[in-house]
Amino acid sequence: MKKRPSNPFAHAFRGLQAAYLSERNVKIHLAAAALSVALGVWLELSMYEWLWISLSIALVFLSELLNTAMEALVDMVSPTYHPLARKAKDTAAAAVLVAAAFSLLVGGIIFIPKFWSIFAL
Ligand SMILES: Nc1ncnc2c1ncn2[C@@H]1O[C@H](COP(=O)(O)OP(=O)(O)OP(=O)(O)O)[C@@H](O)[C@H]1O
Repeated sequence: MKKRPSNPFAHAFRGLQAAYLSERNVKIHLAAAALSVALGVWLELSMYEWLWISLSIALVFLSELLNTAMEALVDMVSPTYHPLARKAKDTAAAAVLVAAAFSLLVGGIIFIPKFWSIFAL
């Protein structure tokens, strides 16, 4: 019997849905991304500012999705304590931290001077 070709988009959307449903951090990142986009629209960011904000949002989601994948894999191969499982999970979590720190830096560089000029008058 001929196998039906699988739809890679369907798999990817299932992954997005699984990460959204299982990870509290994904919801927090989504809220932070929505807030920065709303602020960006309100403050009429330039094209380059939008590019930096988009890169930050993408990096945070990429790292969080890879972290979620890593957690699932580690839980499957090492359900009991193992130092290498700990190393894998901690390192994946560190990747999310680096991306979040980068996005805070970008947000600070872009938004703080704009808020300063609005509220310091
Ligand atoms: N099998 C394991 N062996 C060793 N250490 C583990 C193991 N599972 C988890 N840990 C340690 O516990 C920490 C938290 O693991 P957990 O699976 O709860 O991830 P989490 O970051 O809390 O996930 P979530 O994003 O779901 O909150 C890991 O970063 C790691 O240090």
